[in-house]
Amino acid sequence: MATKHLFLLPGDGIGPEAMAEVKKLIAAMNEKLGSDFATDEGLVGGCAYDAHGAAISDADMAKAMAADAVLFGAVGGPKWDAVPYEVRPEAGLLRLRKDMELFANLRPAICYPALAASSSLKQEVVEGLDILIVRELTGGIYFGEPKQIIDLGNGQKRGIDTQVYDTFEIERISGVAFELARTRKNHVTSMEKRNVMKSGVLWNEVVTQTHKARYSDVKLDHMLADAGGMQLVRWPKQFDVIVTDNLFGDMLSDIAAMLTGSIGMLPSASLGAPDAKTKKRKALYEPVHGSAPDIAGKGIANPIAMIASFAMCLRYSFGMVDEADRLEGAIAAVLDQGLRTKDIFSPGMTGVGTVEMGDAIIAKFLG
Ligand SMILES: NC(=O)C1=CN([C@@H]2O[C@H](COP(=O)(O)OP(=O)(O)OC[C@H]3O[C@@H](n4cnc5c(N)ncnc54)[C@H](O)[C@@H]3O)[C@@H](O)[C@H]2O)C=CC1
Ligand SMILES: CC(C)CC(=O)C(=O)O
Ligand SMILES: [Mg+2]
Repeated sequence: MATKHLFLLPGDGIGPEAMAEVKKLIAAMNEKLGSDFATDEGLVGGCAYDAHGAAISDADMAKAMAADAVLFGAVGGPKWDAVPYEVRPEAGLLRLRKDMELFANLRPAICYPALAASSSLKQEVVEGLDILIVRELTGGIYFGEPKQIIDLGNGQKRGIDTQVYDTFEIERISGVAFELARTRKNHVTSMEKRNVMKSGVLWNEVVTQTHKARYSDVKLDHMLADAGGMQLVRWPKQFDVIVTDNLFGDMLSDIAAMLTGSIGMLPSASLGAPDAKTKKRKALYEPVHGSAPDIAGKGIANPIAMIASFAMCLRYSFGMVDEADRLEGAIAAVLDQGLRTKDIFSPGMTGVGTVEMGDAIIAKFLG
């Protein structure tokens, strides 16, 4: 069995607290299940800026490129509010996504049965929810040029970001969405704003063509992204797979987080294209949440998004489907037992901290 090389980037705020639970899990899998994970660890975000003056060093970037998979915690925080824009903590994550060409960001929003009553939405709206947001991750307004603030010389400034999408980018992300839909309920909803954006017109055209050419067996709907946000909170169970651009995907997945009870529940996988020879994909797994400065250091962060991101790593990078299923099952079982971190707590449940939640999931997973 070949050693599986994981590169860990815990980052800032609650990132290291959540990652500590995954580190325990990896050690337990090596010790108790005979898994062969080798881990190395680097700095990203504000902590990397403090150490090297950059949001990720070239050496750590090279390690991320060489690893079988990267596990990422979270970056950012008020401590770095004043650092230059180019080296702000978030730039480290954006560089990882761009340089590793991780164009496909899979963000599943699943409402565990035990949490159906904890959502801010009515129980019947979220009960049994299982949707997947497929977000384009290396294009759009996050990366388009020009991106600048210019001085207009009349006491005014102009801030510019540019939304850019080429045909191949829309084609490949919609292909991922259609392929995944075939393994689920066979239904894709594409979201853009073709009523006001040229890139939205192209997005709609290319998704339609890709569907017609290769995926006509999959049901396809189109929805304007603002209406999509509304429908996500009105009746989210109408969706199966949502495919959308970088910015809309970022916002819609934060909205979807609340359908599951908390943003502390949402994992994600960021995948590249399969290598032509080895068929291996570059991959990074990270929770959808940020560094949560308001609760960092208190031991109360929910580690489930990070642990579930590792389950996605087992599934997508290593084909360890059985282990991934069992880990997700362990999360559900611990929630069924009534264990709750503060973000998902409700009366009558057992309040626990980050470490207790991690320990309980690991114990359940190991059986
Ligand atoms: N992937 C990443 O590293 C991301 C980083 N950020 C950065 O994180 C920093 C904070 O951003 P915010 O907008 O506050 O978003 P956030 O996701 O960090 O926090 C939003 C709210 O959710 C809560 N929360 C988040 N994760 C939680 C968890 N695991 N358990 C319990 N509660 C949790 C926080 O306490 C906060 O009240 C910023 O610097 C931002 O740029 C934001 C999003 C993603
Ligand atoms: C670069 C990140 C901080 C942007 C974000 O919020 C996300 O990707 O979820
Ligand atoms: Mg976000």
